[in-house]
Amino acid sequence: MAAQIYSGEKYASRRREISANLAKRPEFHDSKPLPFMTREEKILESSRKLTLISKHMNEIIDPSDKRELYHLNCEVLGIEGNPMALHGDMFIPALTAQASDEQQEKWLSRALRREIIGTYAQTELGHGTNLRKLETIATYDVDTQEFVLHTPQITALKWWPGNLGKSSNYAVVVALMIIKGKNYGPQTFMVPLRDEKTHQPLKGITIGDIGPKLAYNIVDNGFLGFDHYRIPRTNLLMRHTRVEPDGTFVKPPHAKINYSAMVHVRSYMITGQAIMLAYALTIATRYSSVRRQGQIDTTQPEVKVLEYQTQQHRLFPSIARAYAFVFAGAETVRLYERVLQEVETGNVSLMADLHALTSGLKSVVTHQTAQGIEQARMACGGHGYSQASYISEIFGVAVGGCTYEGENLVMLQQLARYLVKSAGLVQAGQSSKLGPLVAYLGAKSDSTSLIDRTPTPGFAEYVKTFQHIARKQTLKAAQKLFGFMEKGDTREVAWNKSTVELNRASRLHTRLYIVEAFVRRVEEVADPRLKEVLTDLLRLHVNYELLDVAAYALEDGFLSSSQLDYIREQLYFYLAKIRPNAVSLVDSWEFSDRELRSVLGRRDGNVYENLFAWAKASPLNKTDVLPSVDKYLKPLMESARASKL
Ligand SMILES: CCCCCCCCCCCCCCCCC/C=C/C(=O)SCCNC(=O)CCNC(=O)[C@H](O)C(C)(C)COP(=O)(O)OP(=O)(O)OC[C@H]1O[C@@H](n2cnc3c(N)ncnc32)[C@H](O)[C@@H]1OP(=O)(O)O
Ligand SMILES: Cc1cc2nc3c(=O)[nH]c(=O)nc-3n(C[C@H](O)[C@H](O)[C@H](O)COP(=O)(O)OP(=O)(O)OC[C@H]3O[C@@H](n4cnc5c(N)ncnc54)[C@H](O)[C@@H]3O)c2cc1C
Repeated sequence: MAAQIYSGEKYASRRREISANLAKRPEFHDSKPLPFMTREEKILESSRKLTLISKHMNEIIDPSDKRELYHLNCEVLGIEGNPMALHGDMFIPALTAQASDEQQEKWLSRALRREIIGTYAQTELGHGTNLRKLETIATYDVDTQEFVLHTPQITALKWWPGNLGKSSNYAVVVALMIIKGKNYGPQTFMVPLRDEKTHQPLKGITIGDIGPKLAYNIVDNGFLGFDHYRIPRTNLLMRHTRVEPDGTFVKPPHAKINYSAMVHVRSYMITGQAIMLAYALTIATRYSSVRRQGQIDTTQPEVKVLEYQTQQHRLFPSIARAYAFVFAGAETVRLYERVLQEVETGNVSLMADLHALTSGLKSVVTHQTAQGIEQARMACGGHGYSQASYISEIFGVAVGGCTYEGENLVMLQQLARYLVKSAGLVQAGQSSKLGPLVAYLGAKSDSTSLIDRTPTPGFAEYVKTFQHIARKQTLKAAQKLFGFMEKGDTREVAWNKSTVELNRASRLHTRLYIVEAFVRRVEEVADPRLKEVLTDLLRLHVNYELLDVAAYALEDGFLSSSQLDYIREQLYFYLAKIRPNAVSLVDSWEFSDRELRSVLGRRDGNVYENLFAWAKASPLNKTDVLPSVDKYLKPLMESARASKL
């Protein structure tokens, strides 16, 4: 099963080898539980381990393999980030996609050797979403052939870039490019920030950390201001866009090619989110198979809480989602890599499809992941609330994905633009022009679903029902938009009056895609034992998801209320059928205890012994009497006693 999850036996077994290698190297392990450390201690600890990784990486992994590096980082550094997180996640991808060969020779090679540390500085105090209104300006000075970076007011300060605050000495900075008074929109520049020897900020740079956050606190998200700071013309990233010495602007082959680092993260983060969801579910499912509370048969001992249908309903649909997301994530990464290669040859035709797909997936997957993690936490009762479970940290890190790389409700609208265009083609009788991801919009719906009438409920009927729902909502939302425009609203005003419905269409389209990706993967599985278990999980998935969106199919009679009952019964059937495999389904992700960092979710299942040992190790228990008691509580009680006398 691990080979299914990790798209092949080769990587699944490499993960095992890497974990086994690390198990023998205590210097790579957390020196104490992360929840017992201050932020400063965590950053120090993470930097220590990062240095070890840099020194010994070649002995443990093939550093050119992204997946091996990712696993090494998960084991050693963990999810709370590290001082070079953005270096790998965005700085290197931005240089790879946007720097010219000559620039790559100069900077990318140094970045890969870790001679310099970089980040991606785009968001500002006043603007994150609306990139066209960023306020940092890069004005071209023809005389000196330099760009002058400037922060004209406080809202123009860069704000949020990860590892900008304290760690990075370079950044890919996004600024509005002005040449001879003309605004050429957001462009990307390679900018030195700190002296390479002293790490002191360079003259003209104001820089620092933005303070603690909900989670992800090992990362020093930062602020950055420029005071008429000069960089050479050749620091504009020039793989696709160019500015000649005389200020002539050479347009890129696609207007949004500069957004590639964001598309990179959106493509990869689907897998990252699936893994975080699987972390939380591993912890909650293992714990639920140890925790006994209450009885189902009063003549029998207390049961494991995993026997309760409510607990199964709380956890198993999310287990199915984690599988669905990791399968969809693998497809997305393949598409991204293909588009990256095609862009190299000047073919930008798939950029819009990739952008639409990743915008929708990023939004739906992060939202459902956060919901699933929070349910996993609650499924652990009181112990889920303790940091010993580590689920609160997993939630805090994962939920950040709802905001970063484009706020979810905004990114759903990007997909909606694509869907509306497609709906326009359908309306104009040009369905043959629809791309493969939206071809179903042009198909004709059956009048009712046959979900309960096919002898062995196959997935085709479910897919058809999801298609019906997504098609109906897309055409309806587009119609609403067109209707407002026909009545005289501008497109922007009409759009704003239709966005709740448009975003619903985007979610339904994306959920259909996820179901289809799950079906595609299960169809490929050759081993009959695995196929059976994955088919059960897929059946649970389609029934749970369909029930969640059934209102759309009920309102036009596509589904009847008796079909709804059928779907519910199928759901309950598969909850019970999956129960014996539940622990194996989470164990198949093969997370080591070191990677999980959860006292509650350890493989040995010795929950109570482990919790007691953890509590005793808490910093507060180092002494029996805290200074706060000596200083305040004892005098308080003493004065209360004295006043009584
Ligand atoms: C297999 C490997 C195993 C390992 C895997 C595991 C890896 C896990 C890794 C996980 C990594 C996690 C990293 C965490 C780090 C977090 C760091 C966070 C960083 C950041 O947040 S960086 C800042 C991100 N900021 C944003 O995302 C801003 C959001 N805003 C925008 O993107 C844009 O402003 C916009 C898209 C909303 C609007 O842009 P704009 O105004 O310019 O455009 P319009 O709305 O007018 O649209 C015009 C047309 O352009 C198209 N468009 C827009 N963007 C793109 C694009 N990127 N590509 C193609 N086309 C694009 C629109 O669709 C419009 O087209 P139309 O035809 O006119 O409709
Ligand atoms: C953990 C974390 C790490 C980050 N790392 C980086 C980084 O490394 N580099 C970097 O540059 N940035 C980074 N960011 C910033 C991040 O990319 C932005 O916060 C994000 O893009 C959202 O933009 P915003 O904060 O301006 O939100 P806003 O756009 O101000 O959103 C506020 C609200 O307004 C709504 N809204 C905004 N515009 C519209 C619209 N057009 N239509 C409808 N509703 C709208 C949103 O839906 C939301 O409800 C990070 C953020 C986080 C949380």
